[in-house]
Amino acid sequence: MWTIPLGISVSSTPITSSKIPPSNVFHLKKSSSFPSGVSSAPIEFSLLSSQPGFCRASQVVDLFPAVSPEIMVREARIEDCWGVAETHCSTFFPHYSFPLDFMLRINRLVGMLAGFSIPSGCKRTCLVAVIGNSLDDTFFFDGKFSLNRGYVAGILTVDTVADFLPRKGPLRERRTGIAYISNVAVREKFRRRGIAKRLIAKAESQARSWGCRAIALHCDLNNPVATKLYQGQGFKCIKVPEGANWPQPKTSPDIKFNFMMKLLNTSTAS
Ligand SMILES: CC(=O)SCCNC(=O)CCNC(=O)[C@H](O)C(C)(C)COP(=O)(O)OP(=O)(O)OC[C@H]1O[C@@H](n2cnc3c(N)ncnc32)[C@H](O)[C@@H]1OP(=O)(O)O
Repeated sequence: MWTIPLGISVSSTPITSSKIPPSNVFHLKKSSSFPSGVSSAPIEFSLLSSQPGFCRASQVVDLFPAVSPEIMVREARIEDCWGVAETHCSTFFPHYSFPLDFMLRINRLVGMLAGFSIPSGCKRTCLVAVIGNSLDDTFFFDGKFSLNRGYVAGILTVDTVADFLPRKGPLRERRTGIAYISNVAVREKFRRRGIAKRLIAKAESQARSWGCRAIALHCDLNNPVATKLYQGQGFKCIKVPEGANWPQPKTSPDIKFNFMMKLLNTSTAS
């Protein structure tokens, strides 16, 4: 049986990529690993914080940059936890049945709420594609929580932790300037609507805002759909040098990965 490691931390680190004043934001962070086929990476949630009163309209607009009238891609918030767990489990563990599927979701949920610290100076965020979450559907309470009636249809994690990138130098330092994508999943009934493309585009702009010059990922060699998706978005397969011991996502040993990378055009940073 697979186990999913969980961890907890609540930090007051401000969201640097958001236009919300840092004092208005705090983070819940978590870490987890995929049991098979997909790379492991933690998820981070941001939550509107304790400033009294309702959000100003300009803050709301910054928080919810509409990608289309129906589908919005944004950073995950606390109220998205269940939707993220559900999307993750229904995508990567579709054959689990009750009670295992339910326990797995609870496990993921607890993991997300728990959080997990990331190395100092690193960034990580979970992006969600939400359907039916227009401003009309979102109610704010005291500027802290929103009642989000949107439906999480897709997820993606992007970070600068570089756990799965080759270390550099004799001191084996973490690589900087390269963002890493993982945990990409779109619910089955919402596939082929461009959701994954939008999540990737948002991850790229997030990476640029972190000052990254490239973005990388591992993709299962036997996942032609995902490979086509990434190639279509400009990712190239990188040949790992013969004999090199590059880190790989911690999954089943049978799974072979393509390491894929894309250079980011930093002049279009947003
Ligand atoms: C780094 C990682 O996380 S790797 C793990 C990737 N995740 C998975 O494999 C989980 C299971 N699969 C999924 O969740 C989805 O099928 C995803 C994430 C791979 C694709 O999500 P979607 O939202 O359906 O992709 P989207 O609609 O944006 O399609 C983008 C491109 O991917 C390719 N693609 C997507 N689905 C298919 C398909 N069924 N057959 C062939 N090509 C496909 C196409 O090139 C498509 O571009 P096009 O529509 O212009 O032809």
